[in-house]
Amino acid sequence: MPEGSGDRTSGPRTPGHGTPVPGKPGPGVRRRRASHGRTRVNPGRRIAFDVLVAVDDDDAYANLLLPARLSRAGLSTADAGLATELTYGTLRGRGLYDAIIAHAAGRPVDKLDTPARNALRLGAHQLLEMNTAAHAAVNETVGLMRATKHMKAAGFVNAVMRRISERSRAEWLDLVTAAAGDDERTGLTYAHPAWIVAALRRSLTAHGRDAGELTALLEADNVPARVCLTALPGLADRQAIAADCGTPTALSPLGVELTSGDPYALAEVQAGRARVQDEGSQLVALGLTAACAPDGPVLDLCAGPGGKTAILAADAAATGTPVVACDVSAHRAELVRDSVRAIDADVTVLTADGRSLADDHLGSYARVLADVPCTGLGALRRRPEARWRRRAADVEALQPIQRELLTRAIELTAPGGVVAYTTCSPHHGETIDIVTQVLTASGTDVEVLDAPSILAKVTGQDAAAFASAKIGTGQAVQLWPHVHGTDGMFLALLRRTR
Ligand SMILES: C[S@@+](CC[C@H](N)C(=O)[O-])C[C@H]1O[C@@H](n2cnc3c(N)ncnc32)[C@H](O)[C@@H]1O
Repeated sequence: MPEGSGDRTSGPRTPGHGTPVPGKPGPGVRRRRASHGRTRVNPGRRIAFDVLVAVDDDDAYANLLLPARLSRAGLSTADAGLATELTYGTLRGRGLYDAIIAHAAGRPVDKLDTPARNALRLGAHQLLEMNTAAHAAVNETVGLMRATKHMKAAGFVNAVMRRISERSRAEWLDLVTAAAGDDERTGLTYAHPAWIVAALRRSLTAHGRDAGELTALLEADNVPARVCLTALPGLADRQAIAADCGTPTALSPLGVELTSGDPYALAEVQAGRARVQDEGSQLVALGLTAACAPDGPVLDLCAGPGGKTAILAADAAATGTPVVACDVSAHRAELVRDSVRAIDADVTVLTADGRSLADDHLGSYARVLADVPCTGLGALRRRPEARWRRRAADVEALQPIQRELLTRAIELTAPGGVVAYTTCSPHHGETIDIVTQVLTASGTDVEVLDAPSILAKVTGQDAAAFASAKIGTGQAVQLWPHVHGTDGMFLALLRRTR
C-alpha cells in the first residue's frame, strides 16, 4: 500500500509506551477536525511544499521555480525568507531527513506518497535544523496535509512527526549512521551523497589540495552563494554600482557583490550592461581574454545562456574583434543573443553542435572558450536538489562529449591561438583527466599555459592563490567555494602551437 494513505496497520512493529502509532494522534496532540477549508497554512510554507513536490514529481529546478512562485505570490519579506529557507534547507538535507523518516515511519521513503514524503521532509527540517518547537512543527506539518486535501495521510504524518520530535538531530544522526561507512556518515552529516563525498575528497588531492579540507568544502556547499554582478567592461561603471548596492569583489575586476536588493530590478541589469554572474565564472572568461594570443576572432563553443559570451563580447568590442557564439540548444542560443544585446560588438550567434561546426571555421579563431556541459559539482550551493539527482555514472557519461568538444575547440583554433577549457565542476574526471587525454591525442600541437599566473595578473593576487594540478609543462586553475568563495570553476588554458 503506498503511503500517505493512512495505513494504520503499518509502522514500527513494537511501539513502546507513549509511542504514537502511525495514523493515530499521540498523547498531547489533539486531532484536528478535518476542516481543510479552515486550515491556515503560512503562504511561505505552502510555496515551499509545492516546490518540493514539483522537484520530486516533475524534476523541477528549485532555483527557477521558487523565485517564480515567490514573485507571483507577492509575499512579505519574512514569508519569502521562510519559503526560501524551508525549500533550500529541506532539499539540501534530504539524505539525512529521508533516513530519519524511514526509521520513524518503519518503511523507506520511496514507499510514501509524494505529498506525505515532502511534508515530512519539510517538518523534519523545521524540527531538526530550524529548531521550531515540536508542537508547532507537528501541527504545521499536519495542517499542510489538511490544507492540501491529503486528509487520509494527516494522521500518519502526525504520528511520524511526533516520533521524529522525540530525538535531537545529533541523536538521530548517531542512530541512522550507526552502521554506516565513513563516506556515508560524512555525507549524512554534511548533506551530500556518499559518492560525492568520495569524489570531492579525491578531486581536492588531484588538484593539489589537502584532503583535510573536505569538511570545509562540504560546509561551503551548504551556504547560499553570494549574489555577484558583472559590470561589463566599457558599458557599466563598477564603482558606481558598488557604491549603490554592494562592494567590489576581491578577485574579479568586473565584479560587485550585492549586499541588498533584487539584482534583477537594477537598471544596469535590466539594460544588459551588468549581469548576475558568479565571480568564478567571471574569472575564467577573463583568463581567456588575458592570455597572449594573436589578433583574430573569438569563439564561444558552448555559449548558452551567455554569461561568459557577454564578457568576451564586451572585451572584443573595444578592438572591433568579431565574436561567434554557439550552442546546441535553440532556446539557450536565444538567451545568448539577449546577453549581448547592449554590447556594440560584431557577435554572431549560431544554434549548432559545437562538435561539428562547419569545416570553414577550422583553424580560424584566436581565442576559443570551451565551457563544456558537466555535472555542476562545483555549483552545488546554487542548486540544492542537484546533489541528490546526480549519479556517479553521470561523470563517465559526460566524458565523451567533453573530450570531443575540447578536441574540436583545438581544431577550430588558429596556430598560436588559445583555448580555455572550463567546467563548473572540480571533479578530476571532467577536468584534469579530460585535458590530459585530449593532450595525449593531440601530440605536440598543444601546450598548457600557466593559468595561475595569468589569473594572478587579472586579479592582482599571487599566482599561488590559484595553484592547482600541473598538466604537461603548464598548470590549471581550480577555484573552490571554501577557498575562493566562488563556484568550483576549473580553467585550463591551452595554446595551439601549429
Ligand atoms: C556550462 S553551460 C555553458 C555556460 C555558458 N558558457 C555561460 O557562461 O553562460 C554548457 C552549455 O553547453 C551547451 N551544449 C551542450 N552540448 C553542446 C554541443 N554539442 N555543442 C554546443 N553546445 C553544447 C548546453 O546547451 C549549455 O548551454
